[in-house]
Amino acid sequence: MTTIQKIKEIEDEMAKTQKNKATSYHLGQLKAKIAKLRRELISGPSGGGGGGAGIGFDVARTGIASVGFVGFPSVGKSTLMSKLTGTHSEASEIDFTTLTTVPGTVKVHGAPIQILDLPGIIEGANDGRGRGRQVIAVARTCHLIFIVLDVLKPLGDKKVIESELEGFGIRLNRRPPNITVRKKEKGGIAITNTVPLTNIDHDEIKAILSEYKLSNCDVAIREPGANADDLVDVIEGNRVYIPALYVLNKIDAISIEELDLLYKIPNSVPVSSKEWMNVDELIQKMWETLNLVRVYTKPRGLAPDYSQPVVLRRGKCTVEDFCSSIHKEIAKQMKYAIVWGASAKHARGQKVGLDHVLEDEDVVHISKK
Ligand SMILES: Nc1nc2c(ncn2[C@@H]2O[C@H](COP(=O)(O)OP(=O)(O)OP(=O)(O)O)[C@@H](O)[C@H]2O)c(=O)[nH]1
Ligand SMILES: [K+]
Ligand SMILES: [Mg+2]
Repeated sequence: MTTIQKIKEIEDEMAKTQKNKATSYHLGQLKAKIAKLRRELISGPSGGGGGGAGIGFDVARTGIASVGFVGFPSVGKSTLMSKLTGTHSEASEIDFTTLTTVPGTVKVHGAPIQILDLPGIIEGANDGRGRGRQVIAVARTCHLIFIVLDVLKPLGDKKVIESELEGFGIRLNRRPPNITVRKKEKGGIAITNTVPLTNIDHDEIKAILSEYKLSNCDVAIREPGANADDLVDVIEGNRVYIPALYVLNKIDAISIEELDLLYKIPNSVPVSSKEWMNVDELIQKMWETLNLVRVYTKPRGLAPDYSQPVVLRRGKCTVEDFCSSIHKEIAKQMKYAIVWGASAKHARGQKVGLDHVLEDEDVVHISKK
């Protein structure tokens, strides 16, 4: 039996099993078994080793962040990418027009952002159908995923794409669950929770731990509504948490009334790539979701240079990161920095060191030794 068939068999068994007190141990075991099989798929020969992308599909990363386009064939990914970036990516009414990753760049508020147009995927993509696994492996390495949907059939497609990405260890618009599993030498299993356990019980937790041969460990659950999948995610550990925007394309083909309904999909932006409708809102949402930090340099005795921000990513935006992104020697030469803006304590500027965390639109002067 292939891995896919094994997964299918367990999924069928789970679908037949009613969830209740008597079955929760068994269901926990099955969940963990599926996760272990899926791991084989992710790290398998054409899966590209979890983080990396399939051969021929990854491209050199440029810019401060990359955005990957994922969607069914012919939803308009290449049309959108070409118009956004000015880089030509072949578009046509024929499915699977795009055969590999096509990179382009769009500059937003002075920040170069890499856009990756990808081949279309279909149901079963992460099981190796078509080039799906290579496509999803590239998506795994992006800072933001655009799930591009055709407005004429958005909901069904949305579900399929989400489950393909989920199956490959990608978690969309979520943060890692607040659960810790600490292994120890002896003492058996101790479960503590700071929130009520509404979607998982002790039997299920024990079944999952046993499936992973974790017989001595402390489990602490602090995530409201945590379930078996969350626990499995924490134990597996190779999950990636990526924001996603749902791009509802081809709105030129529907009525205003139909459009009103579509706005109810969270994190969605309706656009027409072909007619360039509402693409500005998409760019703005992209910018907000990427959550980048622009820092302006102020040379001694001169006004800040607002034309060329140094762009950093949230979580990697200390004064030291700022220095390194200009030149690797600068941090060593720095005596102190003066910061103006949201991260500074006072309006007249604050003297700070290398570990100071900067905010969007701060102004920084580096004083050298
Ligand atoms: N009406 C309408 N048609 C569009 C729009 N965007 C793209 N199309 C058309 O949809 C078809 C598919 O566009 P592509 O850009 O090739 O789609 P794709 O998602 O890149 O397709 P694959 O690379 O094959 O996966 C083309 O005929 C486009 O002209 C749009 O906003 N409105
Ligand atoms: K196409
Ligand atoms: Mg295309």
